[in-house]
Amino acid sequence: MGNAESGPIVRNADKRTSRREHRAIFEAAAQRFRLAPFEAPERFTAAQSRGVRVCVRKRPIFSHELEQGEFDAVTCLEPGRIVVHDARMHPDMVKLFMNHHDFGFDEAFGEQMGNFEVYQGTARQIVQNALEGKSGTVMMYGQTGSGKTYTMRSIYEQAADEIFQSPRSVTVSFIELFGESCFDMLNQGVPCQLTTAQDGSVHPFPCVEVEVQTPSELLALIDLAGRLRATAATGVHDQSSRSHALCRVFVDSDGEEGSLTLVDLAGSEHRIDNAEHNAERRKEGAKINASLAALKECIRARASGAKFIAFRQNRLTQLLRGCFLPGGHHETVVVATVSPSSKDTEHSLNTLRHACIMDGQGQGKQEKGSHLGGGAVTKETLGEIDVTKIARERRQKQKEAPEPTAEWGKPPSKPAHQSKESNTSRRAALDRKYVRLLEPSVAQRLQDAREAWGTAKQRMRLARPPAVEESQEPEAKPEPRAPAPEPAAPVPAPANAARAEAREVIFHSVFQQAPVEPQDPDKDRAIELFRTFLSQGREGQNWRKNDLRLINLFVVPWLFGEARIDWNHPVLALDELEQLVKESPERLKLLGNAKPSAQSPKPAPPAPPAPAPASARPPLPGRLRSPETPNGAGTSWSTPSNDQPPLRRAGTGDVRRKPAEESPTSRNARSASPASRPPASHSEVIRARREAMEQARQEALQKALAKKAVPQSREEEIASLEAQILGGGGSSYAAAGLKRRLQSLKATMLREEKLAAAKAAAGQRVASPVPVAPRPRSGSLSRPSSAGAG
Ligand SMILES: Nc1ncnc2c1ncn2[C@@H]1O[C@H](COP(=O)(O)OP(=O)(O)OP(=O)(O)O)[C@@H](O)[C@H]1O
Repeated sequence: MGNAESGPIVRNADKRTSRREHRAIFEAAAQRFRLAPFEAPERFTAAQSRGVRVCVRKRPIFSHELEQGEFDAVTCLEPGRIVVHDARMHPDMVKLFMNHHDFGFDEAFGEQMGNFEVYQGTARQIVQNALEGKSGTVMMYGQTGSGKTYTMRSIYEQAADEIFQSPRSVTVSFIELFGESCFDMLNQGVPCQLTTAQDGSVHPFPCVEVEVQTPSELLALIDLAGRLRATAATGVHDQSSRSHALCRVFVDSDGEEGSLTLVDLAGSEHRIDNAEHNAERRKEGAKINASLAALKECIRARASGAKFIAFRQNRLTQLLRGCFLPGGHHETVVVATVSPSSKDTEHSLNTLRHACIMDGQGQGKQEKGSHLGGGAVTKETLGEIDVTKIARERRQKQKEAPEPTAEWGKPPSKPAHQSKESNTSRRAALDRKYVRLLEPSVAQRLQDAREAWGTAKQRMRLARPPAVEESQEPEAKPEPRAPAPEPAAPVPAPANAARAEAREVIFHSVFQQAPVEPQDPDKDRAIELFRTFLSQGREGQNWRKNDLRLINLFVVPWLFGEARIDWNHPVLALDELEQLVKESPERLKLLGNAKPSAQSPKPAPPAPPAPAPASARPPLPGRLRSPETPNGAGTSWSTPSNDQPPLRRAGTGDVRRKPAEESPTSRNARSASPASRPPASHSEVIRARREAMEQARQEALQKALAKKAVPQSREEEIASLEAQILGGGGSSYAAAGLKRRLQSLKATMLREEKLAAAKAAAGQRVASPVPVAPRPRSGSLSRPSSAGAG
């Protein structure tokens, strides 16, 4: 294969090189097509029922790409037609031809189309739906460097303007998915957990969600989060997004919550582009591609009307579950971005083929071979090149070229992008820098949200009833592919009030005092697990994260109010649970009222004991508590109203003020004296957890070391090893290990003996460090022949 870089004409050049070498011929063919396009192949028409709108956008070709010898290999023709001109050379390296790949989508935006047109044709409908209390998703998909972030940025701006055309209650959260981890970008990029709600949807919880009042506030927070996003220099461009960014905007409209999810996916990668990447970048790339594959598969399954959609296989698909639900309650638009550069032809084809799959246009595989199919291909032959002439020119060029200077001995220079560092390690500093630039009122709201342990709205979402209720109330849905209607004033639907009421009931049952909803198997299971814990202790069973998560979600809030256990770390969680039970045994009486659904068939839940007024409750055990108000009353954990003071995590306060006397390792000390406990921010709690884990690790290590340090002389060890070898038993591997250890001990002894003898011979009196006892000789193990020298 030839070199992909430009240089003298070579035989057996790769595709990219031959495209550059014969650029004039290929470019002329593409130009001819633009002037007189072939007739469009039969378009895919059954678009109405698929529920996913797929649009494409081509970015302009950059001048540096033209200077490098590339040409524009993509043509957008309305309506929704996009053609990729794949310039090829026959294997005989003489004949040239061009495959014109013709694709049809809902919209195809060429380079001449501005951000306004793109917004109108893609996101506007979804934004309108959100304003009417529905939910929708816009996602950017495509090769790295093809314009996803550029397009998404313009959508943020235009959506912000549209949302605030009339005054509304709007909140925003911004998370990043990096591999399998989720990070809260409005909270310095700290990790956050994903929690499954009652209706099966998955939400980050607790997660910073900030109220915004103007478009500029919304954009400022999105900007802050975007700056912290994991970017790295790649082979394609310097600030490539290495993570998926999910911006969620929640809009209140007449008691119904609409949501708008804007997803800027990480760029898909090609082997050629990551050829110079280090191991870390390649691993990132593999994870990115895996999550994109999972996403495509789910969208394809939805588009093809599959009954089962495997959305649990990846964090990304879990978070975007709404997009795959049948029934059209959640509208989704995918914008596939493509680069026009001839060097990216394979990438662009790949993106468009995958977009076809997402659009439900067939199953993807070509009839012959394992490559993805999609699009209609028209082959155009472009004649033959004059090999003799080219060879002559090449020789001439080589003659004229200056002698290459000797570069021997110099290490090959590192690709520029490898020396650039990822920004993930600098997040806290970046956050401090950019928070300072925010308006004081927004900064204050952000700070308050960071100190709260989730919001009442987030708890409401987690307690949202399953979709059965929705299916009983079929709503008139707009046609998925209909042009964007004029914004209509939202009419409060009578169903909304009923739904809100149902949510309220469930919210109280989960987060306030009611013991269980009899029909919920999760709650039953949580209570059952907790009973096992009480009766058999931590050894009662092998505790899995999910068991502890259920206890954390259903039992702990009910019995212990504001306390939470760290279910992500089972050992810590069990410690915390033990502590909670030990400190408040009287609260376990409430458990007597809870009956599993099998025993209490109908929703006549036993009247839960009225919760004691917050001020009368005993102080909460555990490290997570509500902050004490000056008069001693704790803030209610489960207050759903927004008028209430923000819900706070245990002992949270102003994170910027870290009291000097606080010891970071004082988790236990804190729980021992809650009143004197200083405020702790989210990051401090995480740090304290890490320290507790580290301490536990150290203790375990000390224990293990103490066990190992059994005093045993070398002779005793040799005797014991010989006895074990003679005794047989154990595997052959174990026996080989014993023999090796025995040989090494004997060899050491021999060395020491020789040394002592040599010193004695030299007339020195050397006290042997280890008293040398007569060595027991084993019949089975012969000594090395040199042993006789001792
Ligand atoms: N339609 C467009 N018009 C003008 N410039 C564009 C357009 N699309 C993208 N660009 C420019 O191309 C470059 C790469 O775009 P962008 O960062 O949006 O790519 P990306 O697909 O998000 O890449 P990655 O996935 O690696 O983050 C940027 O400099 C951007 O300004």
